[in-house]
Amino acid sequence: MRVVPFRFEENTFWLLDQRKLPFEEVWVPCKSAQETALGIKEMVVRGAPAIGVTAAYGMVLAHLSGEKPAQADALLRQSRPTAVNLFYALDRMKPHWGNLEASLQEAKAIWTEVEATEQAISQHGARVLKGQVLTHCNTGPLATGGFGTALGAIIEAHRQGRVTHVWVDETRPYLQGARLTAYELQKAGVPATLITDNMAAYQMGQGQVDAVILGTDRMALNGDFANKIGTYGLAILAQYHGIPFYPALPLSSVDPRLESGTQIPIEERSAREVTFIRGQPIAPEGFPAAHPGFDVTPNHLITGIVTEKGVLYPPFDESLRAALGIG
Ligand SMILES: CSC[C@H]1O[C@H](OP(=O)(O)O)[C@H](O)[C@@H]1O
Repeated sequence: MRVVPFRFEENTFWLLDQRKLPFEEVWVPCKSAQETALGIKEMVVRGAPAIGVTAAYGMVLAHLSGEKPAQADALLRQSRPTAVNLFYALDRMKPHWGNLEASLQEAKAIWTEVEATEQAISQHGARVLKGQVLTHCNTGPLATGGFGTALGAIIEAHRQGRVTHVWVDETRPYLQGARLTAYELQKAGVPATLITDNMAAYQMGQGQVDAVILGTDRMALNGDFANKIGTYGLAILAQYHGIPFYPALPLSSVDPRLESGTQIPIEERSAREVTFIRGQPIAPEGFPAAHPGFDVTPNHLITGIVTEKGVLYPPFDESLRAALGIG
């Protein structure tokens, strides 16, 4: 059964509070762009495509709540910096400022496209997966509002009998893997085992990993990409062990303004998300903690890029441009 992270009802955009999953299913109402921006910033909803859909409906709510579109747009753009889907969605909403009905139709289109592209991503991705697969963070329906990207491919590959087992990185510090990917794979009936992030190398060394597939928050035109912190290390481990390594993404997650990943903004989140787990301290009070939310993986560590137009192979600056239809 597919989990849906949000719904639009009675002029309210309801967010399934992902901070409380898998232990409680709590819905948070958003009635304005301001409330929506806060929901994104505080990761009530998270995941690159899901953030884009949510921002689009935030602009619909701006029209319903009487907020000025320009101010609503600015608030939403400031909510989180790395996932390009948020900016892609807001750019698509801009021509409809002042027109509620057109804004609603565009937001619905953005959500519908997420579902359509992810069916294709899942099919293309399933073809390159087999045996035991390792994944990082959460890239299922909770992260997208559709079928998922990397996790969509994993679930489809299991349905086809290709994937037999999944290693789920817990993904410190926010634990998207332990809390959300485990929750989604359990609902999907896919055999999986939770590991701490520092166990990935061991499992690879034991020959227990046949492929790595994970998500993308922003990709440059040469294939360098930003994803959840820990991705870069997994890419190096996969290359060392000769294991295929695949980022999965809709082409709307490619930033055509960027020639390489050096310019991708990396979100810094609060140290408290590192020094506390579910409100309990795990370090001396006030001890400093770093919390870059993402890292950038260079294109030479990628085996293939799983998109709705197929799996792209090097040279990525050519195959990505061809897939995007740009020179
Ligand atoms: C389907 S891409 C999901 C992508 O977003 C996650 O980040 P966050 O949970 O902080 O929004 C992570 O990077 C995933 O790969």
